[in-house]
Amino acid sequence: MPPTTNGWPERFTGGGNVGATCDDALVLLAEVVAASAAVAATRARTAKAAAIAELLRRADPDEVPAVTAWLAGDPLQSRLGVGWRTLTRLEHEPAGEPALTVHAVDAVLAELAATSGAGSAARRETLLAGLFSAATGEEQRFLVRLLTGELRQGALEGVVLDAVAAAADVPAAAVRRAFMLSGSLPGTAATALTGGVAALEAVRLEVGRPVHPMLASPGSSLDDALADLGADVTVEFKLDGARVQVHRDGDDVRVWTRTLREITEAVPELVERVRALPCRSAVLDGETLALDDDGRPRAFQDTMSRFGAATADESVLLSPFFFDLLHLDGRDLLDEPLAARLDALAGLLAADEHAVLRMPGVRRPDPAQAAGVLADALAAGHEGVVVKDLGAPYAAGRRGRAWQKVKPVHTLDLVVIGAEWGYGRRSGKLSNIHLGARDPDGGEPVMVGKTFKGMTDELLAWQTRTFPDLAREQHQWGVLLRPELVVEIAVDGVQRSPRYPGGVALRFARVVRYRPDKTPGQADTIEAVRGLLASPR
Ligand SMILES: Nc1ncnc2c1ncn2[C@@H]1O[C@H](COP(=O)(O)OP(=O)(O)OP(=O)(O)O)[C@@H](O)[C@H]1O
Repeated sequence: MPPTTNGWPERFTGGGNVGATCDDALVLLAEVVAASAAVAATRARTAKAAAIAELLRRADPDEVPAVTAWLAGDPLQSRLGVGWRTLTRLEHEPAGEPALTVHAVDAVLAELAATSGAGSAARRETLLAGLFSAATGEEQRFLVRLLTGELRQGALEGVVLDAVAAAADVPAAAVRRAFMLSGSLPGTAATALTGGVAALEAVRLEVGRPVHPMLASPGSSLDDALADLGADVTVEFKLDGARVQVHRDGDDVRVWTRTLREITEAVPELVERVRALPCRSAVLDGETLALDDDGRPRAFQDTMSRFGAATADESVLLSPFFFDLLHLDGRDLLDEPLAARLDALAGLLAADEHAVLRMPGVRRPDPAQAAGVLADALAAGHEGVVVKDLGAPYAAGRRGRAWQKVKPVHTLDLVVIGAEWGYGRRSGKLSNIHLGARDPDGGEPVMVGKTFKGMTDELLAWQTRTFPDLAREQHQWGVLLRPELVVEIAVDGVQRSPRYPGGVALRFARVVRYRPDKTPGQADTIEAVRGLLASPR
């Protein structure tokens, strides 16, 4: 294919060889940029969704996956092999007129992702140069934010799903369900817009394709949770490890995290244990953590160290504790009540000679027994309990009342949005961190407080090393950060505050730990923070 004068093959732009007849039909990158700006310009969720829906109605089915992925903040390709520094340092004269099509940009991103081996750095540079010289200034800025992950706000997923429902004229619940079961936003969007409700309803759990895990909402106390859910509950230990979803199909066993990142290679001991179970196929949900010799949980960092590694670090062994079974030997259990799923799980694990572990818990306890489970969990070094409605189906991806977590300390998972240079003992260290709660409507995190409490010297050193790479603004006082890191904060409660934009401020916030297993889209919302106004401790 002949390169154009700027070294950019013609098929990558909306003009040239595309031909006049279908030219009009191609969605331009500029239209996605405009929709993204419209989404950012309003706080109203319905207006955000309407802006996206309008664009989706114009898009062809094969453009829908890229358009929806980008508006939710992600390229379609999981790894592009282009670093943040490279992208933010690109300087190319912007194009005068918007001509890049969605197809063209996606083709370049696909090529970037596929480029490896000798000469790949130079090839990537050429591809990026071509892409950025063909982009207008606004498009360049959008591309940098898309490729550096700065556009990614988990809450946008929900807005895009609403938009898909509106554009396809199908119920939002049908879109959401298909998304939770397929784990793929672009795939769900394409299904909705091409096949409608029937195609969405045909989406099923598939062994080998992870589903979004069901989540728990905070219960204010054990008594409240029991009063809310009644007697038909199970009270289980809440272990402080990492969520795992394990799929087995014959001898093939694969493992995913709660963000649906595959970690099969890093956790061979979990793979072995599930492969030894007496079944052909299964989808198990559970928590895994590292225990020390007397069975007490090791530090959370030890468990997480196994999740960051590309290959296994055999010095820290993980134990699985399964608490749900979504599929067994050809039978989907998702829509069965929890009681039936637990029976099936007990049957599967009881027959296992290798003692794969089950989450400790008591079904239908009286209040004293329930309090005993909580006391036992805490005495064994765990976080608390989860109270679960035995009649509830598995609501993939939902944080509902059917599972309620009860912990003696309030903790919030918040986004780190800035950090200040410390003074005194902390001088020269990025110390006081700015904490943001997630805006459920997809906006920027809402600042709710600051803290430097609970930080070890090691953590301060780590922040000082890591934050400059995440900085979006450098100031004399410190840095403003791209919203990428999630930190778990213990609080005594929250109070009303006119100083903070959300009207609430944390009381006695202290760092428990960073949460590399969570994305900003999974941080607690400003509503969850406001919810603590009612329950000061
Ligand atoms: N018995 C259990 N049943 C369900 N989840 C459990 C259980 N024990 C531990 N967990 C963990 O608790 C999480 C449920 O709490 P939640 O949905 O709020 O996630 P989380 O924000 O990671 O929790 P937290 O921040 O309180 O640790 C699950 O994702 C799982 O990782």
